[in-house]
Amino acid sequence: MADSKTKTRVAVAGLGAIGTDVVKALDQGIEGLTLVAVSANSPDKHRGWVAGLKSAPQLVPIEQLADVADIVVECAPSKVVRSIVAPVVARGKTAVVLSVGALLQNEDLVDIARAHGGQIIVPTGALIGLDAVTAAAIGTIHSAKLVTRKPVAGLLGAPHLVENNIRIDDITEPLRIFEGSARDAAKGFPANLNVAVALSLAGIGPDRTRVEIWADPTVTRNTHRIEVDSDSARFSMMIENIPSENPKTGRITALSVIACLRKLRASLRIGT
Ligand SMILES: NC(=O)C1=CN([C@@H]2O[C@H](COP(=O)(O)OP(=O)(O)OC[C@H]3O[C@@H](n4cnc5c(N)ncnc54)[C@H](O)[C@@H]3O)[C@@H](O)[C@H]2O)C=CC1
Ligand SMILES: O=C([O-])CC(=O)C(=O)O
Repeated sequence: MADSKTKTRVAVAGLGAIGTDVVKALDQGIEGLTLVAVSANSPDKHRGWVAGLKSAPQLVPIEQLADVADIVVECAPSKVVRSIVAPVVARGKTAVVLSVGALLQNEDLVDIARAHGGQIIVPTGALIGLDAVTAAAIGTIHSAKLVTRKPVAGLLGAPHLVENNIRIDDITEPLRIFEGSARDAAKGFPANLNVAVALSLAGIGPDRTRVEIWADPTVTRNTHRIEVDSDSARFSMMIENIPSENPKTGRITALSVIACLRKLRASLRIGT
């Protein structure tokens, strides 16, 4: 096991549904990693909880995370992604990005990472099968589609619903509320369709990846089905996520980040 001098320093930005679980896992110990800092929107609210962690991370503003960590895990709202990720990749470090939709409005972050030897990692998150999609994309993917069904509570307040005056509060049957490209899905549902953007970045891009979104009062889980047709394989997969304390976010998302962090320095690494 590496000693503290050779451990990779990790920071977590955002202490909500995902960030809190990721911090707990890092605090309990992940091979080769050490938790050095966290950021919260209301630091005073979290000071006591952070002080109780055995790794004793610093509580600092997002702009300072790149100074103290080698890897910064973004678990914050999409509007602050740029402030978190840009300083990290500009210093040749690694950013793990959860608010994947924001990458479409900030495509130059990838250029900044490339220019400085940094890296942006997008975990599979709430989705399934990105290992197969990235493998198929080495060949030719003919089509990729995502069909998302969410309970009403997981969709309320989405800009697409507000702008188009679509009411879903009292629906009694499944209602298709969006059909279009992953790019447009990310604009209309920024807190819901990170998975669409992740699928598109793994495969054939945000304009060719098709998305359907259903508000479904008959489901209790955030359900995502992907359908891919390529010159190496045809596959369809579905995941039914149990919502976390944030109804927009599946519980498995934080676990996916923890699995991703474990893989960074693990002696045995499974999957692409
Ligand atoms: N890639 C994927 O598969 C998934 C991505 N997500 C995305 O991940 C992100 C985090 O999701 P959740 O943890 O569920 O959200 P959340 O709303 O539970 O937590 C976000 C936290 O960030 C904090 N925050 C806001 N501004 C901040 C600032 N300037 N500095 C530090 N902290 C700040 C908030 O106070 C809140 O505690 C969201 O953008 C969400 O859309 C969510 C689920 C799946
Ligand atoms: O299903 C989830 O947990 C969240 C989701 O759709 C997303 O953020 O893309």
